[in-house]
Amino acid sequence: MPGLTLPPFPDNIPTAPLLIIDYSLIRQGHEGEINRMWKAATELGFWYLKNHGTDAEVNRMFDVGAETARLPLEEKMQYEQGDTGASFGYKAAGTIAVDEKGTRDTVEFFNVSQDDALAWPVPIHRTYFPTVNTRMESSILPFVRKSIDINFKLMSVLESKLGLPRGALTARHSLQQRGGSEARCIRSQPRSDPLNETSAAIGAHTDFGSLTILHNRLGGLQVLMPGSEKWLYVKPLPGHAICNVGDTLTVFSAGILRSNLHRVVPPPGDQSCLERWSVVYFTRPAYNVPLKALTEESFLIAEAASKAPAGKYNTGETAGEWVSRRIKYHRLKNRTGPESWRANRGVEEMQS
Ligand SMILES: O=C(O)CCC(=O)C(=O)O
Ligand SMILES: [Fe+2]
Repeated sequence: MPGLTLPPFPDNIPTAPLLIIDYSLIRQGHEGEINRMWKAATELGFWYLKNHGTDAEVNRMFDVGAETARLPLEEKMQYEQGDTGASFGYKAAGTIAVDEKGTRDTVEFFNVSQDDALAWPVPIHRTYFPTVNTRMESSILPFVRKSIDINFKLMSVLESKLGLPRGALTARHSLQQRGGSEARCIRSQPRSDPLNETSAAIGAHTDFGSLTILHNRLGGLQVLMPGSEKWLYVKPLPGHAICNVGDTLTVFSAGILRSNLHRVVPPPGDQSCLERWSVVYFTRPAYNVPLKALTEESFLIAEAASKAPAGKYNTGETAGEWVSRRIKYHRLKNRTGPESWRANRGVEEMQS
């Protein structure tokens, strides 16, 4: 797909009104832009990011994705993530649920751990496909480093707006501690079935970690508009990343930051006959970080927590346990019934 001229996203369907945030202004500490990002992070939880400076790295990641997807399935399966709740490695299509009924997903993806990339060639969590190994230094590591820089910058901005001491969020994502941060390449095969409840390629979910940066070329991503039943497409804009808040920031901030439900359905209009690719970076807290609202470090968060039902934002889990549980109960091999779907849920039930 990279390099191809793509059929346009249809101009006659409603799309989600994501704010466009200029990363170069955020870096300069531009107050107006920081306030716009705060609005996006607290109201919809999704925004476009322009001037992120990672176009070349993202293009190379699309290439790694395509090279890896072309490997024979038997070879890819040697790097499967397994059923214990581990994230890193390969996920074959049809192995996770997209809904409570246990309908199979239709995407394949692989995840490369931030810890493995940064420590390369020493494996911290696991080993990867030859296509990843040969590209680790030239393509994956530069993408990982730039994505970390962006997410840490965005987190430090949010940290300050939340009234947290400097480093309160970023230290919980320390690169020195093991954690679940990862780069992901996703492929969705074209499908002929119409859009309906059961045709999600990736079911409605909130992201498990703190911040996600998403790069895609074709439509298909949809967000559930807050306070409504309406799913709207997020139109991909060339050169713009899509950023979103994940569950762990919602918990740390006692719900001030919004981790919004989203899903992936077949691309709209003429795009539906094409393979769809996404390149994603997930920044997640270190495994050992307790997942609860940071009430002792911010008056704003303490106030938000005091208005919520007692204990709502004290999960009783570490960030590692949270992510692992959610992955484990998404997997159809671990499914016993609708209760497995409920066991894989995150903050979506905590928000209105
Ligand atoms: O492919 C996309 O556009 C979104 C993927 C996504 O939501 C995820 O991997 O968590
Ligand atoms: Fe997601």
